[in-house]
Amino acid sequence: MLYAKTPAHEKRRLFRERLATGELLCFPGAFNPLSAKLIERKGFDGVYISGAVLSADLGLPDIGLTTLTEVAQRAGQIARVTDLPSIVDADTGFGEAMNVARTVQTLEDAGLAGCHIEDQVNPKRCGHLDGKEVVGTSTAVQRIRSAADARRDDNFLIMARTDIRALEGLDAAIDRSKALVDAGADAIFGEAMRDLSEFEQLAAALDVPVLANMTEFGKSELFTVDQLRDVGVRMVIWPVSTLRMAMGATERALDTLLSEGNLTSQLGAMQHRADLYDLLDYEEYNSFDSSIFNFQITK
Ligand SMILES: C[C@](O)(C(=O)O)[C@H](CC(=O)O)C(=O)O
Ligand SMILES: [Mg+2]
Repeated sequence: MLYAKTPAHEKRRLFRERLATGELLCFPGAFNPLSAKLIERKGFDGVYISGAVLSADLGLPDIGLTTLTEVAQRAGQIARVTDLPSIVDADTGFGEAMNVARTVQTLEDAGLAGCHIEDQVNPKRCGHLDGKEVVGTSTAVQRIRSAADARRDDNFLIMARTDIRALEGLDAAIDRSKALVDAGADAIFGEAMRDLSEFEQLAAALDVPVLANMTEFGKSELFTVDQLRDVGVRMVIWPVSTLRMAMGATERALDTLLSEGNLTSQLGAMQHRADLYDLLDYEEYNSFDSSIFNFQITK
């Protein structure tokens, strides 16, 4: 009831333990706290909180307009309702080294299990669009070193994301990733890898877990969990998928409302009131209420 029972430091410890087993961990994106509860209910390993979704939710494109305060607040709202570890997209860290340090501490305080910080220039772009640029290795390394030094819980995962593949190719992505690991990155997010063999080569070149981004309509093919596991990927995200599905369904419902005048034909596509209440633990709130109201003071 209310919030998840597992404290943030414990979620981080358990997450690190799971990651160390070498299994592939699956993190669908949550577009709000409620969808994070559904991701947990379905048995996934963790919750991903996407910058693209956070911006879209505010009616904005994903071009670095959101602030640390907005991201930390929303990510905290999502993280606190689930016992799963939540990883948030911290874009470029909201500034350079000193800002990145503050970003990490703020996200730790918000209850996140980790974040990723990328090497794009400010203002950043979606990693699957053309026209993005990256900073030089020394700036990228400073961001990660600063992030790793700033955390107070060693289990808070600092993931370095490199966008260099689309600009300079796979070898550059491997070199950049090695430098980021040396700077303290616990995991690597190789953005916009072209095919499975690129994921395989990146994973083989590094001693830390590699993440695959299975975002739709981007530059990477949509590989299955089994395919990614076979090439040594250790974490996978579907960052925007639940929002895309929800928005697709919403659009269809609005069209039906216009054409049919009511939503009777759509009832089967809706989450039932009973399932919503179940996901929200409605029953527990009722018993809480009755235990308070029935409480008797005896003299
Ligand atoms: C992972 C990502 O950074 C995100 O914000 O979710 C985006 C996803 C997308 O725009 O599809 C990305 O840059 O890949
Ligand atoms: Mg992003």
